[in-house]
Amino acid sequence: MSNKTLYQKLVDAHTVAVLDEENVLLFCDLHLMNEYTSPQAFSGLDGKSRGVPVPGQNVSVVSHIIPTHNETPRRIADPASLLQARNLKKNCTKHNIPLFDTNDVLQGIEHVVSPEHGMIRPGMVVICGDSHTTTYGALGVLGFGIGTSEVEHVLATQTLVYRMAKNMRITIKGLLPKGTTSKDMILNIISQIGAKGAIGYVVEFCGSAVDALSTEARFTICNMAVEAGARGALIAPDSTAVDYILARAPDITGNIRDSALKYWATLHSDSGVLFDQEYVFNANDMAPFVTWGTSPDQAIAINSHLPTKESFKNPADRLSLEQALKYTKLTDGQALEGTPIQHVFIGSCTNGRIEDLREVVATIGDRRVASGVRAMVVPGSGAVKAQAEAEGIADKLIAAGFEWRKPGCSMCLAMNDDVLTSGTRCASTTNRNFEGRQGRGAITHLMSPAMAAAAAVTGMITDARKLQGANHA
Ligand SMILES: CC(C)[C@H](C(=O)O)[C@@H](O)C(=O)O
Ligand code: SF4
Repeated sequence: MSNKTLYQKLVDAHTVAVLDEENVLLFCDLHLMNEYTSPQAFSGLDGKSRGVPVPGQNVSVVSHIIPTHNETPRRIADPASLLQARNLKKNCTKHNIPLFDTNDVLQGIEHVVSPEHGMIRPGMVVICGDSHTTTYGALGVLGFGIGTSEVEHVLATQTLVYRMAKNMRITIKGLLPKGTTSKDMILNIISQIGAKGAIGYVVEFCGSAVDALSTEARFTICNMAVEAGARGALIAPDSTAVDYILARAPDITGNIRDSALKYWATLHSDSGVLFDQEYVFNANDMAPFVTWGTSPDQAIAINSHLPTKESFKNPADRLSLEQALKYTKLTDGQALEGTPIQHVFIGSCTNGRIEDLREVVATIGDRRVASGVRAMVVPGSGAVKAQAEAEGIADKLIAAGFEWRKPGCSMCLAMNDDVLTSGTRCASTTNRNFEGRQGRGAITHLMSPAMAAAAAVTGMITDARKLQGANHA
């Protein structure tokens, strides 16, 4: 038997038929859907009078368009968004597909809801009409986003025509220094390999710095791998991942547990296997990272300076620097630290989990949101919200002047009413900083929850480690 990467093992285990040299027909264990990318797929099915043969292997979550204000019940005011939510409900009811609906207490962002209920297990193929499906790689799962026409194909057959990707391995040696998180790690990596650096690849992350991370911190890394263009992200499941699953999947007991553990132990790249591309980083050198531009790879360590025009030899690179800085209203060569912000957004499928919120509270200590700053916390799911309330996190945030809101994608992409006005500068725990992402003309700085918390209480981009050090003193 030849040596295989984890990626090859997962593809082989799900290949129903080899179609040609590049494509296979892949069986999908779980298909997630949202209100945004599913309507045409259901219409397509209806038009062909087709059904959904295995509805139980599909799950839907209202994620993107949902309002996050604190009214109960939640009402979607925008007619187009309301129609999307209603259509999702109608289609799921018709086809017996489980749905986390608008007023379900467990509703949230699809990528936060599904793992927390034990639906995502090592060795699975999980797909969704959403690019951040790569998140599940943190549990040794091949997760990736698909287009609407593919959503229809999966609904009808539970399979997908899949073009094989290449294998990349990113090893992160050492250990993250105190006050530096997995968000900083992935921003650092993307800044080095580029926003196109992983196009065509499934990236396996490994090394001592990854081993030391919690599952939630690993989700953040795999979530953002797509911002480097990756078609998937993987971390071989270890005891951290197994403990995470077993705590959330009460059905895995007895013989099933034994055989699951045995199978999961095979889910790693074989020693000596060759990757098409390899990178090695050292976490010891990493620091909190913040984006300065309009692409996730335009990021620097908080204690360094923006690149200068002269540092780019290539005219195209120089032009993209100039264009980004024109939009973000910054100057080349300047420091980011001390830049005033008017808004803070803490949430999203990248950093809207309970550990993220704990980090926010630990960073702010007894401080209050700075005057003139609006700071919103939008938990990733109803379960995260309930837990944060039970732990007293919500009360602390509210007392400090943060808005404590209901779950959803919210200002990560501003598809609901959480939209920034032009010129507003936002410290955000999300994953994309494209022009207009959080509102036309709004400026996004991607960073970790601790860094966003530090920005909230100081009113400017601040090295969170300075605050954390003071809290511990
Ligand atoms: C709306 C959806 C298709 C989109 C995605 O695919 O990622 C969104 O979730 C995003 O983060 O931009
Ligand atoms: S939280 Fe943001 S990145 Fe995640 S699914 Fe929603 S819009 Fe996409």
